[in-house]
This record gives sequence, C-alpha cells and structure tokens, in this order.
Amino acid sequence: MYQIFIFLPTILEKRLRMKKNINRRTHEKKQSEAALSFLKEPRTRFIIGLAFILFSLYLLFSFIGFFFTGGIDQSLIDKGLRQIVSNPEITAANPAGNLGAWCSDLLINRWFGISSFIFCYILILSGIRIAGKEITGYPKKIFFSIVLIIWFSVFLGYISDLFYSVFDLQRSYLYPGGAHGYFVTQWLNSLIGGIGTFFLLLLTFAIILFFGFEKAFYKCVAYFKSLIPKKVEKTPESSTNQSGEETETDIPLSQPYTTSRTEPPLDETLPPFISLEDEFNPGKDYLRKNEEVAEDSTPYTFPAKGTEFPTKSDIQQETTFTNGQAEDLPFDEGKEEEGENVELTVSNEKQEETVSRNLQPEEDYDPTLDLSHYCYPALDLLEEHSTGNPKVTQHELDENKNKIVETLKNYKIEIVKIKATIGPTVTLYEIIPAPGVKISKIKNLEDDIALSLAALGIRIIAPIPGAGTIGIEVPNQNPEIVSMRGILASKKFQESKYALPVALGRTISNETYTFDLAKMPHLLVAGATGQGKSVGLNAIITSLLYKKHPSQLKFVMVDPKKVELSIYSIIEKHFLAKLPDEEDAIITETSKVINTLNSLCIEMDNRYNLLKEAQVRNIKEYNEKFIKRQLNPVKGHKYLPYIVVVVDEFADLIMTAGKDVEQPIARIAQLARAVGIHMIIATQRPSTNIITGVIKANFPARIAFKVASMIDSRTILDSPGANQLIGRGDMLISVGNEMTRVQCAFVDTPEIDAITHFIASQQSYPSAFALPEYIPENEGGSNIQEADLGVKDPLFEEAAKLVVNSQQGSTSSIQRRFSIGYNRAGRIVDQLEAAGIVGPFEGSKARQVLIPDEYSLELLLKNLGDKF
Ligand SMILES: Nc1ncnc2c1ncn2[C@@H]1O[C@H](COP(=O)(O)OP(=O)(O)OP(=O)(O)O)[C@@H](O)[C@H]1O
Repeated sequence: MYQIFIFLPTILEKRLRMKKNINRRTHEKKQSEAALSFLKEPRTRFIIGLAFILFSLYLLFSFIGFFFTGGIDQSLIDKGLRQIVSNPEITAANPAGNLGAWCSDLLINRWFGISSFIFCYILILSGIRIAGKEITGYPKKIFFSIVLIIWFSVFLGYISDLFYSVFDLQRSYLYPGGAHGYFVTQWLNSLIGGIGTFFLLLLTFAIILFFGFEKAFYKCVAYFKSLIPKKVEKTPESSTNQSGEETETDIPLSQPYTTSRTEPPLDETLPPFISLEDEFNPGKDYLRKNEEVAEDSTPYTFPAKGTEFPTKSDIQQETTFTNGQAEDLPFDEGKEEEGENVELTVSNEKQEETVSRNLQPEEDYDPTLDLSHYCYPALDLLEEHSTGNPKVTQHELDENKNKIVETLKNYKIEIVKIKATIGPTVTLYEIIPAPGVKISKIKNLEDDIALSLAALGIRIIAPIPGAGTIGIEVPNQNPEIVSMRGILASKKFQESKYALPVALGRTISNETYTFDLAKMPHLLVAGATGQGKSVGLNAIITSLLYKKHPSQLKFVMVDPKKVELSIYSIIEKHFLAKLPDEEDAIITETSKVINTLNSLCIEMDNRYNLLKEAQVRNIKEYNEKFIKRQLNPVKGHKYLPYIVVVVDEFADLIMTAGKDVEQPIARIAQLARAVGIHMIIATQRPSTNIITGVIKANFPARIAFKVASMIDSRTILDSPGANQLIGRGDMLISVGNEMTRVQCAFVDTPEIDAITHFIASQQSYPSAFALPEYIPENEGGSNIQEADLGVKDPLFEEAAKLVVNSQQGSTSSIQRRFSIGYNRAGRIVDQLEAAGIVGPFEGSKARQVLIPDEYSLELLLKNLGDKF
C-alpha cells in the first residue's frame, strides 16, 4: 500500500507522457497524411510535373548556350555559386543567365559531359508522369537513360582523349565526357590500355543495346545473318575440272537430298526485308532439290546409306554404248582415239566424285528456309495497359462477404465457411453451406444477392464442378485491364508446345488461359456489340502471330464490316491466303466469301488425298514425314501450313447467303480438323437462325462475351450466364462440358498496327498463299474446258513436264501438284491431249502418256511453238 503511494506519481507521470506522445504521433500522422493527400491532388501533381518539364527545357537552353558561351563564362563560374547567385553585377553570356551557365558547367564539364542532355529527357518523362499521364515501362526507361548517360560519358571521354592525343591538340574549355568521362577513361587506359577500353566500351554498348531494346537485337541478328553468305554446297555446275576450268556437269542424284540451294541464297541477291522474286511454294526449296529424282511414279524411297546410284553421265555412257556408236569404233583406232579416251577418264573422275557422296539426306527439310531471316514480333511492340486503379481492397472484400452472409441469413441459409478468390474483373466467393441446405435454394437467390450487393452481373455457380462448394461471382469495383503483353510473356504461353497456341486472357484465379486451336478444333465467338468480340479475335490472331512462322500458318480473313480485319492486309504476303487472281486478301464481299469457302473445301479434299497417299492420319504426321524427306514433292507433296479461317460478323453472311455459306462451313467444320484447317466464327447476333443446329453441332468450343438475354446465352453456350457478364472483355469459354470465366486480354489497334508493320517490314513471299481455284457451277460449268482450249494455260508446260516425268496423265495429280481446282486441271489435261502429250479419255483408266521422256517433250514443245 505504502509502495503504491510512492510509485503512483511516477506511474501517472508516465501515463501522461505516453498519452502526450500518442497525441503528438497522431497529430504528426495527420499532418503527414494531409501533406500526402495535398501532393496526391491532381492540381498539385500537374504543377509539379509542369515545373519538371519547364526546368528541363531551361536546362536544355542553357546546355545549348554553353557550347557557344562556355569559354567566355569560365572566369565567372570560377567565382563560385554564392557569388554568381547573389551578385547582380556578374552577368553571364549564357542565354539562361548566371544559374544556367553554372548548371551547364556543372553537368557538362564537371559531371557527365554532353550525355547530360539525357537528363533533360529524364526530367521531361518524370514531369509527364508526375502530371498524371501513365508512361509504359517508366522505370526501365529511366534506368536505361541513366546507364546511357554513364556509358556515353566514358565513350566521349575516350574519343576526345584519343582525338586530343592523336592530333596533339590543346584542350578547350569543354570536356565532352565531363570530369566523369575523363577520369574513368584515364583510369581504364592505365588499367587495360586504349584497346582494352575500346573493347570494353563495345561490349557494354552491345549489352545496353540488346537488353534495353529487344527489337534491336533481332534486327542486328537478321542483318548480320544477311551479310553472311549461306553455305552453298559445291554443286557440279560450279565444280571445276582438273585444269581449273568450270565444267558443265549433270546434277548428281545425291544432290536433291541436300538442303543447300543450287542458286545463290536469297540474301545474296536481295537485301533483307524485300519480297522474294521467286514463285511462292512452301515446298519449292525441297522440290528444287528433288525434281531430278522422280523419273517414274514408283514410291519414293531413300536409298540405303552408301548405295551407289548411277549418275546421268553413267546413263549417257550406257546409251552411247547401246546406240552402238562406241561398239562401232574400232578398238584400236590409233592415238587420236586414245586421246579422246582421256576425256572419258576425266568424266569417270567426275563420276567417282559424285557416287562417293553420301546419298542419305544430310538434314531434315526446313520449311522456314524460304524466310530464314524472319524475326518473330518482340513483346516490346505491345503496351502494358494499366488502369492505375487499386485492386480489390480488404474493405470491399469484407463488405461483400458480410452482405452475402446477411442475405443468405435472411433466407435462413447458414454458411460454414466463405473464401474469396480475386480475379481481374470479378471476385469469386466460395461458400460452404451448412449441411441440409438445398443448392437450388441458393441458386434462386441470385437476384436478391445482386440487389443487396447493389451490383450488376452476379453469377452463382452451384455447385462449382469438382470443388463441392457454391460460387458467387461479384464484379470488382475497379476491374483490371489484362494486357496482352503480360499474357504473351507468361511462361505458360512461351513454353507451350501447342500446334496453334492461343493465349486469351486471365482466369478468375489469375492464371493465363491458353488453348490449342488445333484441338478445339473450331471456335464460335458471340457477344453483343461493344462487349469485346473484336478485341478477342485480335487477341487470338496476335497469339498465333507471336508463335508461328509464316511458312507454318496462313489466315483466311472474312470481314463483311470491312474495318475490323483490314489492319492485317499488310501481312498478306507473310500470313494470308487468298484465291488466285484475287486482289484483296481480306474478303469483304459475300460472293467472294462463298468462292473462298468452296475453295477451302477443295484444299481440304486435296489435303486428304495427300494424307491418304502418305498413309498418315493428320497434318502433324504428314508434315513430320515431309520434313524427314519421306514424301516426294514431284508427286505433289508439300509442306502444309495450318490454315485458320477468321470470319467476323457471321450473321451478315448467313443473312445474305444462307445455305451457300452454311454448307461449306459445315463441311469444313466436320472434316477439316485432320488437315489443319480451323475456323473462328464471330457473330453479334447469337440467334438460332444464325447459329443453326448444323453450325452448333460442329463447333464444340464456344466463347461468349456479354449477350443481351438469357436466350442468347443459351443459344451460344447451351446454358445461361453470358447475359450476366459485365462486358469489356469479360467472357465465358465453353469447351466440351467445361465452362471457364476469363477476362480477355486487351490489345489495342496501335499495338496490332505495330506488330503487322514489324512483320510487313520483313522479307516476304512474293504473294499471298494461293488457295485452289474455284469456279462456281453457274459460271460456265462443263463448257468451260472447250471454251478456254484456245488459250494456253500458264501452267501448261510445267504440267506437261510433270505428266511426262511421272508417265501419269491424271487430272487429280495435276490438281494436287499445282493446288488448282478440278476445272482448271481438267482444262490443262485437255490441252495436253490437244498437244498430243496424253491420249484420249479412257473412262476410269488414267490417260496414256504419249511422250516417253523430257527430251522428246522439249522437242515437241519447240515444234508446237505458239500454236496455242
Ligand atoms: N479485354 C478487354 N479489356 C478491356 N476493355 C475492353 C476489352 N475488350 C473490349 N474492351 C473495350 O470495349 C470496347 C469495344 O470492344 P470491341 O470493339 O472488341 O467490341 P465488339 O464486341 O467487337 O463490338 P462490335 O461488335 O460493335 O464491333 C473497346 O474499344 C474497349 O474499350
């Protein structure tokens, strides 16, 4: 008790002090909060930003002035800052006054030299950012600016030092690299010498360039690749005989299997980034080397390693003997005849050189060889779209949770547990109801929960498949924009091994949503106007452009609205397919759409024939076999690119063309999967007369953006839900029985513009990928063959060669080999008949080939001259 009296004053004093401290701290906190909110105010930010920008312009003027007045102002600067600032009698010649003269001397001469100009850039950038404008990659930009300041300072220090010492000049008032550049150079020169410093500068420059500017790296690689002549295998044409003269020799049979070109590589004849002058044919390179092989139509098999093939010179020799000329020669004709035999020895030598070659294919066929310098678009071309909005706050989460619990309580539904998963646009509240609660009861409360949360588009998933819980999706107050850049940069997409990889957006659990279009195998996309359909299509196309080489993928684009897909027209020669003789690769007219779809059906049939002949089941196996050089291009085999058909605004087409469009689409949808033709069809109006039963049955994968009604949602997804989405890229993807809510990645038009320009600036094929010709029945029909007989088909000669070489006069082989329609191939065969190259039509039997070899054919063609 006594002790209490002793310590009470001390305790009270302590308490008082604590309270005072707390009060002071609260006061200080309040003060700093007020200061912070003042700084955060848009007006304050704008003023500070403006101050930064104006100061940077002031510095810029003073720097420029320094180059003209720096020498005169030297004596003034030596007086020190205090004198300069306080003494009005001192006036600098610099247009930015005393302070400007002092600042520029400090930054240019005493700090980093001429590279100090970059400070102005940093200040302007920071000013703009402080003023409230979002700058993508700001920290990276600032970091690289600082690195550049340091590098240039040393570089200029090095260069100026070299210059002064080589020309033995007097140093001026200006230090181009500043004191920093000067001293670092002096130190480096003493440490690693002038040459070492030079190499170090070169290395650091490469590091800055390639890590700071991703595109620069790829451009440099492409440029250097173009400088290095490709390894050209020494061909017999260029081989020299023993006397060093160039000799004309037949192409040995082993040559067709090699991948190097017999003509100069493209990059030797053309600078990078211009069109090829060659005819486009993905298998051209392959063919060029195999043309000589197929003299007959027997299956194409590779000779066993080391097998000796007779060369053409062998064959010629044999011919000479069987013709009897050699036999007719008297065996001992005298010295002169022996002299001729010497020539024969030389030819034998050549023959030995040829047969000793390895006849096994040295490398697999590379379909990308025609555009071997092609650079894939860099991620830098895409923007980081950030809303600047804070994510879902704890307060928002608690509030929603409480309201859900309360509403359910009002309906006598007890909850055991609740868990929130924050997605980019919605938050999923997973609840476990108390035992005995009926799921349907919760499901029926959708509207009530929406009302109590005062939020639109509440979706209840009851139960969540596989989780045993009930999900309530509540839109976030500040939805996030998912940038395409982040999605494409994700490891999941980058490492995907899909045939047609697509990264579409982010799921509710913030995972990147990727899929293989080749497995879908077709996509139906629907959504009311302005809900993100076009952005969705662009996201799909962009993903494919980021992963595929032009030799592996072609798009057929149908755009009745004429504005949505036109942006891709500039990559026509890289990635688009179109009908021959068609001007625009983006199809906008209904009649042309019908022709194109029918042409795709022909392409599909042709591909099926190729697959059948190759004895494979799908395009993947076919291309693998082709790459392994197990298929003979002379027999029409070629590397098959995937074809993705994108139809924007399908409703317009169905309205105007009805069955004419529906039928080929249904046919392609049913059959084209195995041959690598995939369709993406988008529509604003998901009504049953547009998405008919036939279409629906063949499009198992569907994407729904927000639609106007539950009926529309049912039409597209076979279930409600799409009517409860919140728009702006919020979507439901249904594949089989699985439904996933995804926030579509946002990719803006300028970004697509940048990507397409990047692709278009590179070397291309000479034209778009040609689809088979399709002539509608009513445009001449069967009479067309007779009508056109007088005009020689441009492919006539090539077709004649094919027929003679393969000794097969079938229309279908011509059709396949040249990717042309049946009508045109038939017309060519009729012309071949008229020219006496093939015999008449013999019912189911193939036509007889009347010309035995290519030599006779050449004679015949010469004789025919311009008869056609
Ligand atoms: N994934 C997204 N993220 C954020 N905003 C989006 C997204 N998708 C679309 N938007 C916004 O919605 C607008 C309309 O999108 P879009 O042009 O794709 O609509 P649409 O469904 O194609 O409309 P329409 O059928 O009339 O062409 C865009 O300009 C954009 O502002």
